[in-house]
Amino acid sequence: MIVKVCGMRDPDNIRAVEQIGPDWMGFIFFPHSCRHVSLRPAYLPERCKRVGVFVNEVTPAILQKAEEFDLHYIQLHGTETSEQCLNLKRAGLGVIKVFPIASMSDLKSTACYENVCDYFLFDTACTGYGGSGKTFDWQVLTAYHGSTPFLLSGGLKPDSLHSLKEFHHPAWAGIDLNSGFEISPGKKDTTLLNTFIKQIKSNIE
Ligand SMILES: O=C(O)c1ccccc1NCC(=O)[C@H](O)[C@H](O)COP(=O)(O)O
Repeated sequence: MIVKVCGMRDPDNIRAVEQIGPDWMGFIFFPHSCRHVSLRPAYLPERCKRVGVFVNEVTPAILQKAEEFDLHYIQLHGTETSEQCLNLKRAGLGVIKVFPIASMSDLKSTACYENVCDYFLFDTACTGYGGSGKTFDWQVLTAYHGSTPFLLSGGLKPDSLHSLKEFHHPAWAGIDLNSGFEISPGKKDTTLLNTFIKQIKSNIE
């Protein structure tokens, strides 16, 4: 089970969260997010894969951030095309395409991104682009029959453990944690994360 902690920017908090052992850490490069990171923090995680989160950004700007932050994966939250995903893959980056989900019909658009993305991320449909703190009906994902593995996202919080243990899908690869574990935007509660990640790692493969 891949555990991603998203929306990090404070160097001490990055270091403390890294010690807990998430697999991936996300940095948000969308200027309108309250978790936006503009400058490279004084410390970047070495033991987690570094994920850059973008919304409708042009490829050269993404590649520049990828170099500056030494990113492993690019997570795309906007209306990015499959061609852009392919270009990023050809540049040697892993690609995660995000799909906002409200109903089964929202899964139809995944088809043209098969084979050009390493992962999909299914997030709650909201008026913004992410970090809504709201969950969606995971039952909708029974209609996903693609072969690209996905991360489950949107409104996960400490008491989501029970629901996650009940959730099953052959392509389910991980979870994405964000506002449900925050002290303030961009800063995570390490006590809550520590307990939750330990429980997840010992209960779900
Ligand atoms: O978190 C943001 O502010 C954000 C803004 C714009 C695009 C993406 C954003 N977050 C990226 C994520 O992957 C979040 O973890 C995901 O949307 C779930 O967030 P939450 O509902 O707070 O758990």
